[in-house]
Amino acid sequence: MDPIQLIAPFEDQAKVAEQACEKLGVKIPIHVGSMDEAVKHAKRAEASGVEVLISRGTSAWKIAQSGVNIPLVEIPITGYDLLRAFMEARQLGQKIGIADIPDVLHGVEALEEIFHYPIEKHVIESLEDVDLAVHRLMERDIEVLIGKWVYVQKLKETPIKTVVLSSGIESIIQAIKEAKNLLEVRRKEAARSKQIRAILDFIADGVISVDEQGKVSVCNPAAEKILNIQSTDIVGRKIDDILPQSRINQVLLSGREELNSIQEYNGTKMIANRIPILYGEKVMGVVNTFQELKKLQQQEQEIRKKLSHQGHVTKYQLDKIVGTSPSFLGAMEKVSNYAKADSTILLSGETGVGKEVFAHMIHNLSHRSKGPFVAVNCAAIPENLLESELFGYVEGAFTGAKKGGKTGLFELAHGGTIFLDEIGELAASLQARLLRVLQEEEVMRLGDERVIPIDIRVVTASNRDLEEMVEAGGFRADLFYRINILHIHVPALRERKEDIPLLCDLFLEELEDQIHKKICGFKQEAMQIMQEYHWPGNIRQLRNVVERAAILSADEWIDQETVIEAGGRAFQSIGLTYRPQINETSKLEDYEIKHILQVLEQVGGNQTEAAKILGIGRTTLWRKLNRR
Ligand SMILES: Nc1ncnc2c1ncn2[C@@H]1O[C@H](COP(=O)(O)OP(=O)(O)OP(=O)(O)O)[C@@H](O)[C@H]1O
Repeated sequence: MDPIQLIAPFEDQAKVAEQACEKLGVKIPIHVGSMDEAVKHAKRAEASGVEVLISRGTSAWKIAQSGVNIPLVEIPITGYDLLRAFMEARQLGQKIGIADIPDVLHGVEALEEIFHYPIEKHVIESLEDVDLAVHRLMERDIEVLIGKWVYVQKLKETPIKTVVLSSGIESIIQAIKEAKNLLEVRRKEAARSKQIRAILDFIADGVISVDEQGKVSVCNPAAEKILNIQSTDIVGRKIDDILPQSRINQVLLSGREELNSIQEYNGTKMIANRIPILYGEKVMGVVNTFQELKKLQQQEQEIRKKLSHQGHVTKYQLDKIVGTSPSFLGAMEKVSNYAKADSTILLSGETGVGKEVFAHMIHNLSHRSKGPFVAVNCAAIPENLLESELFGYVEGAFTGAKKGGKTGLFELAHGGTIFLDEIGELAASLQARLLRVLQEEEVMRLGDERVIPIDIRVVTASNRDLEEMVEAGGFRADLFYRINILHIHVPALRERKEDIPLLCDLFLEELEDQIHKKICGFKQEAMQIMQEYHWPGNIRQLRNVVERAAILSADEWIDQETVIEAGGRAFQSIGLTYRPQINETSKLEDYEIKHILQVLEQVGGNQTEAAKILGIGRTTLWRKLNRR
């Protein structure tokens, strides 16, 4: 289908139009028809999808009034056209009259001035005036009438001569060019509005916009769904009659945007933005976008979940946590009981006993195990940094704040567990903020006014006596009660020495790949020293000693000497006081060992000296000591 068509009121005009097309090198279908005939052509063109029509004069008027909804370019009457008609009319008679629309008659005035030649004029305001106009001009005894083709037809039976005011080729060329521009602009506009429509149709946000009178101009499918309304029911109606609580009218009046405001509709909470459309100072309308709060929270949760897979996950496997001592098993029982609940848990115990390991276990055994696990050591991060790490911030919150802001660790833990280690080290100001987070279950980023609801389980740990700190005024009592709803004491290693062999085996196994060496275990005497030691650094210290001993050991079985060397000075005194159990049934061997020990005592534990006195080598001395 040709997108542009031309309707000429009479044959001659159609011929000129053909010449114009030829000159421009374009192909435009040309129909001939005046007035009602022209309207028929226009309607047919509309039905077949024509995008721009070109017509002229009264036919163009008729088409415009007929309700045909295609843009129409009118072929103008130019000064040349008027001049041509005037010159022709002068050949035909003296008294010339013209009837046309005001614009054309302005041109006639210019002609009169240039040629000092009066012309009878009659203004035509509407099509109904045509008969009257012709009649009036006849009353003025004109000899020649210049007029549109339809007027001229009316004088066919009279002695008055006529000249048809037609458009010349240049006017038609001008109209064709204009039609082509219009087509291009309209196509671009159609593509743009299709794009905008697609955005509006597929965007998850509800969008309602109003014009400067507060009448709804757009209501997208998401808005229909969220508000349970039909756009056809509301477009064109005043927003205040439909959503009086929306504050759109207020923004229309003030011209000031309102962002992230919470609004309720039919019991559903929504986050809304209302943005005025400004043209200079004038408010031309308002765009209101909104989202259901619940959906927004779900999306945030999804994002947080994704982030949680980028590092905030538990690192301990449950089978790598060992212990069979009653005190360890007692604490473990509490872990499995408490994990199911959602209450805060305080883990107490000396440094290195495995509090963090317990926190991981609590998370893994809870219904939050698929969510993130975020561990924060409150003592390791300076106070001012800790605040922004925990709560996050918005762009520009302080000098040096990252562009785009930063998500806080509380937010990152949403749907999971946050482990606050060394909670006793938390500064007073942060203790207050933490208490608020626990009570309100929401956080506010630094520099922001927006409250972000969070769903987290808080597990804290401390190796300091928090109760004592509360009494001394170093820790808030209300916070202490809030974090101490459930309490698990992780026993010190010296209280569960029977777990040491198990732990040593586990660590040796873990170390194998790291040190590229196969170590089978500890000789009995070596293990006895390990169990005799009081382990102030607990499991962390034990792990370090095992690692050192494994590296130092020349044998597959770690002996007592190596353990003493690995343990350092504290272990040497144990080595000295160590007495192998003497088996009552053994005889010569028992005496031998007794004698060796006596000599060792005399020389203050110096094994080389003792070996010299006994007349044996150092290795033999150790073999005898390590013999069962
Ligand atoms: N039951 C266990 N089985 C195996 N390894 C353990 C166990 N408990 C603790 N560990 C190991 O001991 C080391 C110290 O544990 P963790 O860091 O949890 O101690 P902590 O009590 O949190 O210490 P701190 O108070 O200094 O933060 C870790 O390497 C951990 O893997």
